[in-house]
Amino acid sequence: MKVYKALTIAGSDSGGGAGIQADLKTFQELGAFGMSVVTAVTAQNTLGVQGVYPIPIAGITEQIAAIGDDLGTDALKTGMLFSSEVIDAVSEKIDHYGWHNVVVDPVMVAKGGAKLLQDEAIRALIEKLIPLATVITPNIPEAELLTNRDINTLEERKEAAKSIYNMGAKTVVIKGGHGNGQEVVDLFYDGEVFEKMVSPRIETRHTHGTGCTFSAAISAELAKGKEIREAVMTGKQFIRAAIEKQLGIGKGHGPTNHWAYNERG
Ligand SMILES: Nc1ncnc2c1ncn2[C@@H]1O[C@H](COP(=O)(O)OP(=O)(O)OP(=O)(O)O)[C@@H](O)[C@H]1O
Ligand SMILES: Cc1ncc(CO)c(N)n1
Repeated sequence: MKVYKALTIAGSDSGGGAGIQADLKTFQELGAFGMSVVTAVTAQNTLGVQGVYPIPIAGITEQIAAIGDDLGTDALKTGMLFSSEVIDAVSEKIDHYGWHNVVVDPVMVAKGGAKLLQDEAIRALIEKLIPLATVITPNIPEAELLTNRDINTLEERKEAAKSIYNMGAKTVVIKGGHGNGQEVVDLFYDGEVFEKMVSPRIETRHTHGTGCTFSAAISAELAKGKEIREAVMTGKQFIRAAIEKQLGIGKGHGPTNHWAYNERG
């Protein structure tokens, strides 16, 4: 049996809906062997983030080396990286091991407003990590911070996608979960064509970890050798099912349902 390996370099969410926990559940459901590098531990649940405890840089680089020197990986995603020092170290290691199929989810702020990336780290993201990205998946506020401009119209979103593409990412997907209207539009751009990936907006407050799950699904598909566009389409189907059949747990913004895509829950 061919084993497809996928790695997540991200923060831990004790509540299990986002971060490392969401990524590993998604990898498992999509048939990839999941591995993880924890960059920070968060005390977090459906009500918000109560604490952030960054892992020292050596602890992060040793975890990456443990994987790079032994198992290797077919794809990886990055999530919460927290500081420019972590971004520098992670980018250097990705380069060192020559890892391909890199999905960058430029996590900046949790839905409740807690900071998951320090302001000054945006520069490191642009200079070090984005040039290594096969796919980058900013939401609209993240795309605004990366490009330093407001995004209100589709035209402005296209301009932002071009500008992020010009920072060195091979493919840009600007997610539309934060918009409003009947439809959710994710804008896909590969340097040649723009494609609007449209799905009905599901009315729910249970959207904790949607971005993590979406980028993890793309990574699992890339690990299995799927083309980028196809991987993104599957990511969208995976997150749609997970939101539609949300679990209804927790007192606040609940997690999505990682079993739903395979119709197991
Ligand atoms: N209400 C919704 N209905 C349908 N699809 C949604 C909804 N909200 C988000 N999505 C989809 O989920 C994916 C993630 O988008 P979103 O913009 O929510 O990411 P995010 O803000 O990075 O998430 P988070 O930071 O909470 O993990 C996208 O593919 C988006 O289309
Ligand atoms: C650990 C972690 N990573 C990412 C997000 C963004 O949803 C979150 N809330 N927590």
